[in-house]
Amino acid sequence: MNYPARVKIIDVGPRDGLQNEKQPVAAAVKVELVQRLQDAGLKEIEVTSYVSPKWVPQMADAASVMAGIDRRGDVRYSVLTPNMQGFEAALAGRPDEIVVFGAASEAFNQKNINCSIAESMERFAPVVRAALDAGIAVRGAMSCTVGCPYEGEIAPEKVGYLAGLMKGIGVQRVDVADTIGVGTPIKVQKALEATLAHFGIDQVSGHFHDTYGQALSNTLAALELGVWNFQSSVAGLGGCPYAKGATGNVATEDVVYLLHGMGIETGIDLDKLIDAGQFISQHLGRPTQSRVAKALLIKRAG
Ligand SMILES: CC(C)(COP(=O)([O-])OP(=O)([O-])OC[C@H]1O[C@@H](n2cnc3c(N)ncnc32)[C@H](O)[C@@H]1OP(=O)([O-])[O-])[C@@H](O)C(=O)NCCC(=O)NCCSC(=O)C[C@@](C)(O)CC(=O)[O-]
Repeated sequence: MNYPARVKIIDVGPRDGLQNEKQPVAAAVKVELVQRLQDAGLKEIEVTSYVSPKWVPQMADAASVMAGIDRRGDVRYSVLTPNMQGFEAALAGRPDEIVVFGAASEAFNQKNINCSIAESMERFAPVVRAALDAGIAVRGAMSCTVGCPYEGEIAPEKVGYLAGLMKGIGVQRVDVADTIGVGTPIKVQKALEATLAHFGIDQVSGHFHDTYGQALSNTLAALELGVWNFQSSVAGLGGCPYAKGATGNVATEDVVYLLHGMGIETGIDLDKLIDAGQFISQHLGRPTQSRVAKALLIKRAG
């Protein structure tokens, strides 16, 4: 099997990981988390989202977080913008990339962003145009590409349909998300293949939640197809506010351990990443969800 020699990881912990926290996390803590992630070698970080504070109160400090980070030229900072209102608010923070986000499931799309898939494309299209005109890159996140909390199993055709719509409005690359972590390798490969009918291999990333403990297997399945971009959350933070019971993203530490063990380069320092995970886990007052971090912390303690 020929696996990619190098993988790029987008850590989505500051956004996807923290958005569901009930207690407010101070902007300064989020800023320090971003700092620690870039110190660990992450070159792409999903920082925050410009969404309604009534829907996702934890992201209400998006502007302060973006203003507070110590930016590096070699790091790409992305933010979620579901509509023109979010995009216009995001501009002051100078994101390198904006993310529009839809779902392969009609019901989830409605719950998450309060409109149908077709309506979401009408909202996204001007956002995508404005971003590209401003020299900002555009990613499309596709939720529920394997299963949906409301509709159950999702057919790959629905994923292909959404990917085609994203491509049609000018989105440059897309995330294939298993939002509720129900996917298994063959199903995930089918969702990825349906997406690859519209986007090149360099433009497709895997975004796997670990609710059923399948995320690393699904990562391997994606690597087998040649996918080399992945999203994960430091310390396995997260859960989606509109997917009850869904746990966090696969932990970045676990993905890095898998990749390094396979001889795949990431540019990430696992020890520093574990420290970043400890920083945020201690702040949240609960242990890391990363199995690798737990094991290596015990080893460190001697
Ligand atoms: C999309 C909307 C805004 C539509 O919400 P809406 O109610 O349909 O919007 P609206 O245009 O009718 O406006 C209603 C109110 O929202 C305000 N509003 C409108 N837009 C914005 C904005 N951008 N920023 C701030 N405020 C906004 C607007 O100003 C107004 O305020 P009011 O007059 O009532 O005070 C809403 O449904 C929303 O914010 N949803 C939250 C979606 C979200 O953040 N979900 C979690 C992220 S997606 C995810 O986690 C999945 C992913 C990406 O990780 C991949 C995976 O694993 O699946």
